[in-house]
Amino acid sequence: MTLPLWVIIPAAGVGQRMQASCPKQYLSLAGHTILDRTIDIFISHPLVAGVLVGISAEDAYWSDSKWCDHDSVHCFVGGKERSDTVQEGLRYLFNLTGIKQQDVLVHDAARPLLTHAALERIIHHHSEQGALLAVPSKDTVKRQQCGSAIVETTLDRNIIWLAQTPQRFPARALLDALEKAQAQGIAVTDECSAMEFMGWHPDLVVGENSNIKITLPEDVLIAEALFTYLAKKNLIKKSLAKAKAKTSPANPRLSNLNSKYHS
Ligand SMILES: Nc1ccn([C@@H]2O[C@H](COP(=O)(O)OP(=O)(O)OP(=O)(O)O)[C@@H](O)[C@H]2O)c(=O)n1
Ligand SMILES: C[C@](O)(CO)[C@H](O)COP(=O)(O)O
Repeated sequence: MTLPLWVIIPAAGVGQRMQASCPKQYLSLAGHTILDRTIDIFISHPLVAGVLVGISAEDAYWSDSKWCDHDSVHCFVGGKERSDTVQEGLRYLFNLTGIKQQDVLVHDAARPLLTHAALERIIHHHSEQGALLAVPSKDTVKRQQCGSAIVETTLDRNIIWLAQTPQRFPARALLDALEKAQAQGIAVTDECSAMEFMGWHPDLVVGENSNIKITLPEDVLIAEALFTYLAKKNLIKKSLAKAKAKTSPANPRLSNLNSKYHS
């Protein structure tokens, strides 16, 4: 049986590589902000218990989000690096629910094109060592010589996967791993790296090439085109779900869960 999962959405980055006038998660994608679209993917899923959104202490945009007053959406202040934001999210979750052993999903705010099918695959994938969406490399991959842009070797692409999110791990073990990696000065750019540091071997669950992380200015154009394609094929929703106020929960399952956690 799959228990409802909490989802942590790190959205506290500044989007330095995007070079926009606001953090990239607040840029528009097909009429809504990237962040609102990302939250929408999870909010009405019956196996999502709630969504925790990590925003920057300097954030000036969250209060305008369609989801800011939603019953099942909680906001917390993130940290300097993505890993700090995820750690804060896990601590917030423990305070809010007391849940520690259960799995959580972590999904970048900057990946608003996650399809329903890919979400289903990770939600229903049970593994003691955790799991992440990833795609096999389409390209020939070179490793450079240390310190110079000269090819050292070509990697065997049959064993190369590109990591995506959502990534799924037991909440307590994930926080331990992130804290330990940080304490030892190991920079981790995803949850899986922290678990690898602890000796875990998470499952690679096949993702989709369309689940891009919007990072560079041209990615916004690519995302618009992908959105049109995915929406036309009904692989992703065109309109956002109706946002309901804090007093009227989105669905009875969530309402029951929330009252259980808060009691
Ligand atoms: N301190 C941080 C840094 C990043 N993120 C989030 O982690 C996700 C993936 O990070 P990335 O794409 O690198 O976003 P930015 O850090 O904003 O981009 P850049 O590295 O170009 O500044 C994004 O949703 C971003 O908002 C976060 O929550 N807290
Ligand atoms: C988690 C991630 O999106 C997996 O591809 C990625 O590692 C985030 O890294 P970034 O350094 O924040 O771009």
